[in-house]
Amino acid sequence: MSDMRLIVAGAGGRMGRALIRTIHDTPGAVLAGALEAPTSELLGQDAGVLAGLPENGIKLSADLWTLSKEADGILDFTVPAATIANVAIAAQRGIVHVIGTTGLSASDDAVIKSVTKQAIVVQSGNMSLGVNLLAALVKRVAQSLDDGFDIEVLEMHHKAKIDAPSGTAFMLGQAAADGRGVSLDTHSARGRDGITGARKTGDIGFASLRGGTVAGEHTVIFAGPHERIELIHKAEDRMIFAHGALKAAMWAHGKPPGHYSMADVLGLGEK
Ligand SMILES: NC(=O)C1=CN([C@@H]2O[C@H](COP(=O)(O)OP(=O)(O)OC[C@H]3O[C@@H](n4cnc5c(N)ncnc54)[C@H](OP(=O)(O)O)[C@@H]3O)[C@@H](O)[C@H]2O)C=CC1
Ligand SMILES: O=C(O)C1=N[C@H](C(=O)O)C[C@H](O)C1
Repeated sequence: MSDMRLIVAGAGGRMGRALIRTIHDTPGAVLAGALEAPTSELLGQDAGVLAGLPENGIKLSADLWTLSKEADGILDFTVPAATIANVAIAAQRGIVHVIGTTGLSASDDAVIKSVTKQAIVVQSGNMSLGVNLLAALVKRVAQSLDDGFDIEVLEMHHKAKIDAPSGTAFMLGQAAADGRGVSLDTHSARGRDGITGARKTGDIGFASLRGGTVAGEHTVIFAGPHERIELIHKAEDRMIFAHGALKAAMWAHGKPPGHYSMADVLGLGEK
């Protein structure tokens, strides 16, 4: 198969630059375009230079329709409004759309699902191997314990992160809810502050910390009577997410339309 031609959306962002470096280092992948916001001061700059690589002649552009004419996929780590705009174009072009953007609303997710009859989407709040394995472990532990064990999801990220709780925290909360056989929508407790009353039995709690340069840390706590189990993942470098995203794109290349997860990519699905 010829090289997979990939567009990086949010090319000037933290993940965008990591993705450009990862594509540069990966045989079988080639950077076909670099997308940025129409308001970005980086438009016209060289994507290679921005990512700390030699000049590669790919200039940052805000025109996905034109860029995607010569592409096989788009790696999208941006903001919800941009991702939703990109979904329609990727679907029309029939190219792979890897979505890492978090902070999407339920209606954003419905839009994404609605295009997957004709679009090839891989979406995950966390593209790392470790977190996807952790999610499988959380589900397994939640299946084994009853609601005498209180489940809390704690996350910490760098101070520039704009959404909370993290996409990963929701993913882990969902895994816990699946393990328990309950709906996360009706069994979650978020943003405790003030006289909250006692903890409701069966709730899955979320708490977020922000500071410094933390790439991403997640702890799922199962707190029972006189004992506690904690499952922890610590991302030491955001390159783990970039490697996962590129793996997802190359895995999805040539797959039938559908809505895929990193568990599909990594073969961690139900056995
Ligand atoms: N699923 C996963 O594994 C991971 C997900 N993420 C998620 O990815 C997202 C991005 O994270 P991060 O890179 O740290 O954030 P950044 O803010 O560093 O990057 C986002 C980039 O998207 C750009 N952007 C905004 N609007 C558009 C648009 N319309 N078209 C193209 N680009 C646009 C921003 O430009 P400007 O600054 O000019 O607005 C910015 O350069 C977040 O939602 C984060 O949670 C992050 C890491 C891993
Ligand atoms: O914004 C980040 O940085 C990250 N976002 C994702 C999330 O919201 O979970 C994944 C990772 O934790 C880093």
